[in-house]
Amino acid sequence: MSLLLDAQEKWDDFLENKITNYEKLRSFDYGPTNKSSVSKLSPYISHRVLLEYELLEEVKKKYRSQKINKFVEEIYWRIYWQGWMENRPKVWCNFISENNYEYDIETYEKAINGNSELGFFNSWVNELKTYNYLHNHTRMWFASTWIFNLGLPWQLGASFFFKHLYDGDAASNLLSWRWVAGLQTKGKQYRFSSANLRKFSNNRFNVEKISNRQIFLEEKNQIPLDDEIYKSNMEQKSETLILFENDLHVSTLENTLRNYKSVFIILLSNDQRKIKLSEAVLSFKQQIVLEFIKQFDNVTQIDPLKLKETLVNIDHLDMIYPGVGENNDFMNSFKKLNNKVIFNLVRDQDLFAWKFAKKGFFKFKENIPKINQYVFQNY
Ligand SMILES: Cc1cc2nc3c(=O)[nH]c(=O)nc-3n(C[C@H](O)[C@H](O)[C@H](O)COP(=O)(O)OP(=O)(O)OC[C@H]3O[C@@H](n4cnc5c(N)ncnc54)[C@H](O)[C@@H]3O)c2cc1C
Repeated sequence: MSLLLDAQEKWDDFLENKITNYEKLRSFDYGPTNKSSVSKLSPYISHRVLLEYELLEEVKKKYRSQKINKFVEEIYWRIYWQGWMENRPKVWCNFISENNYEYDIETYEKAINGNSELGFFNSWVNELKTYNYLHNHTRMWFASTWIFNLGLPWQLGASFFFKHLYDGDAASNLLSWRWVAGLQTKGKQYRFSSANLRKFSNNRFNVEKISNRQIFLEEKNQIPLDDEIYKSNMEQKSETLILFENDLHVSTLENTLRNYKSVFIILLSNDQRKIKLSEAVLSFKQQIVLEFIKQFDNVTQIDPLKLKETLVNIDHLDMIYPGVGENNDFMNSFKKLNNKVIFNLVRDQDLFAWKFAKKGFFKFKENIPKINQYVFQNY
């Protein structure tokens, strides 16, 4: 099955048949084989096979009812997290460079192998490894159990998610873990009750009590605001373009890509990653990359190890900006080591929306009408 086709079919079906029940059902996780309460589009949205702004535009065209507002808001959560991370990239730098956590190794090993003393938690571990996906509510329960019951560092939990999720994404993953831990909204931790677990798992997990430890995490240092990204735009400055697997939206990149003499797409292997991904996640990424390449005649995949050799005579490059994360880190060190000038190409809609994501989501939400207006004008 083609993944690009699957993405489109899943979206069409969701838009036609499921979106109006989303608000009512979205908090329920009916189990790994029944995810009818949510869209399951995240593997595609996180690789921008489906583009947030296009989804919003299609929803707006089709529905006037208030019933779709919750879905629209969830798409905006993703945009908000991306923007928040772009405004404070130091959060990622700290995460990727820290490694001296104190924790009980046996508890950790048991947790990641699905052998902890908590049956419900073990079943989520197995579900994550088998399906490379978890429902949002289950991710919240998972992270809360990891931090407050098992007493493990949130950073290791986020890395475990990266390894196994098809939709693993620097901003949404890291910032959601921080949100559960009480770091994102200062002092506000996410803890859940057995009644909440019972109800929203549709009675699949019936435990008497959820025990938690008294754990209070604090930011070690102030996280500074950064506005470097706002110097970017989408203007072509070179004849060579680099892109990565996490921004593959064919129809909005089509015109841009055709103007370049050569376009290279890079998929990092585990050798170039600080956080190693599972085979399943790497194969998923490889498949969408191959399908994307087939749509163009000037795009080739390039082995990251051969980048230096391929670009030996090229000093100035454009890059579809892959966002804060491993891909960007890889290019930053390549650029420094090889003395290249790289121009980030960032979509106007992203730049417009991200600047409202400097504080909490509710401040951001007040600006959604403004962002909508901007996005829809430019479509
Ligand atoms: C601890 C934790 C880790 C997470 N890690 C990731 C991650 O690595 N990548 C990722 O894409 N999402 C992550 N999320 C957010 C959310 O859980 C997933 O986006 C969602 O479960 C994907 O399933 P879906 O497509 O069926 O979602 P739906 O409920 O159908 O939502 C539609 C789309 O809206 C966006 N969305 C929905 N909820 C959120 C949210 N809370 N935050 C950001 N975007 C949202 C996603 O793009 C999603 O595909 C995480 C949440 C938690 C609590």
